[in-house]
Amino acid sequence: MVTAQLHQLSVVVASRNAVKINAVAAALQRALPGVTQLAVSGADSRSGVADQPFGDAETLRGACNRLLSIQPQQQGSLLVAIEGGVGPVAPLPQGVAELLAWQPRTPINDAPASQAQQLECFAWVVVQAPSGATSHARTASFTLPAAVSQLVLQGLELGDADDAVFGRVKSGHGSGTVGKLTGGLITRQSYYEHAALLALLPLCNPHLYPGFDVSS
Ligand SMILES: O=P(O)(O)OP(=O)(O)OP(=O)(O)OC[C@H]1O[C@@H](n2cnc3c(O)ncnc32)[C@H](O)[C@@H]1O
Repeated sequence: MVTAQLHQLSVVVASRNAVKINAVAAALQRALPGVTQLAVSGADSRSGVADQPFGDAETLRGACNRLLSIQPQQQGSLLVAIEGGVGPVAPLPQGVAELLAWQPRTPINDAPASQAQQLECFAWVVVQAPSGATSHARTASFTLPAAVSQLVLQGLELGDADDAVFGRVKSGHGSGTVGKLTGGLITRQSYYEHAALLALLPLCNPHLYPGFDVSS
């Protein structure tokens, strides 16, 4: 990776959630170690989508809307938005599914057939350079436990479903669902950090991604 000759960088994250702000700051510190004056702050933003986005399209739109909502006040800064989402677990291809005896429609407790699906968790990260050039990347995804999926399908946000199932408070501001399930090996912050770093790749390789040179 070739890093830009950057020493000073102002970054605004479209959220007040410390998990998101810290994930972006950690990704920048690793991706651009030459930046000695790094200012990362959070800003109020509006996603313009449901509090719990469902599917890639709505989740990515939420991240883009958050970024657009802070854009007018933050000229000259690098902008980053993260939106957490859930969606149906991708079905295995025909043929393979039978070989693995996979049961895609295993009902979650007594959920109606239309809701008999397992959900996965993921997030989208969108970055915009001061020039206006944008980049986006998705986190990895993981299957939610059936008990959590069921509550989300009933209308709860993932954070609230997680709190109810695991007996926690504001888990979305702590280690998150991924932190609980991995026993702290991957926290919500480190989970977002990887995707943030991937979304920042154009900034680290501006000679390969026109429009991302923020060193001048
Ligand atoms: O302050 P903002 O930026 O809105 O932060 P948020 O955590 O509410 O942000 P999202 O809109 O990105 O997340 C949508 C919902 O999913 C929840 N969520 C997403 N990932 C989570 C995780 O790993 N653990 C717990 N809750 C999570 C989150 O708490 C929200 O209820």
